[in-house]
Amino acid sequence: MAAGSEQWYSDDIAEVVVSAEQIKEKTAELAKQVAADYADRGEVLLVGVLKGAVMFMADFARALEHPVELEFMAVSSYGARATSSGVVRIMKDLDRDITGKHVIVVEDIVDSGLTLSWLLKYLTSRGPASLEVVALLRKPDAVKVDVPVKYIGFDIPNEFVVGYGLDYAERYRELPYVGLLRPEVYAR
Ligand SMILES: O=P(O)(O)OC[C@H]1O[C@H](OP(=O)(O)OP(=O)(O)O)[C@H](O)[C@@H]1O
Ligand code: HPA
Ligand SMILES: [Mg+2]
Repeated sequence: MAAGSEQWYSDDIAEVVVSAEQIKEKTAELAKQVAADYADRGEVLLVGVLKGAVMFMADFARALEHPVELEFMAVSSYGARATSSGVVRIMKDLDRDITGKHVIVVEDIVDSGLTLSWLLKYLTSRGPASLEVVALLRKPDAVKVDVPVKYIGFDIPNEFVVGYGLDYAERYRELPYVGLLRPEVYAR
């Protein structure tokens, strides 16, 4: 029987796109790759993009066998809608200077790429020593702006997904997997 959030939401999810087990395995794999690449670079500053990246940030930081500092930014381009408005608003800025730091942006998903494209320009202007991105999910067929993402977990179909940090109107973030939302749910 389904437990916890899965029980609440089971009628709203059409199918599981990436399972909790797959997320765990991939997170360990990405962490290993990043730790190897940054082995000679000292401390890394992870910048998590709230709110969507919160689950991935927590799991990725713990899987990474390398010292990190954690920072968060909150930007919003989706609001309560299922498509990007294209307008990125800063809801919460960095708390401190990132000049000379090795920065890795942690994102849950690259969809149109608009959020990340804007964010990378913004962070570059702050003078980090290096800047890369790790994203758990990417929708290759939805990309409107090409953004250089060095570390990618899964390429997924161009459909609206929820879970593991991803929401629809602030719901479903706590699901342990990434699932396809039934289109009827948008109509409610
Ligand atoms: O590539 P894009 O089309 O720009 O979409 C990706 C962004 O959209 C979502 O954030 P959202 O604006 O929904 O805020 P949230 O993380 O608080 O849900 C997601 O978490 C990414 O940050
Ligand atoms: O497919 C998605 N689901 C939830 N939030 C999102 N933000 C961009 N794409 C998505
Ligand atoms: Mg959202």
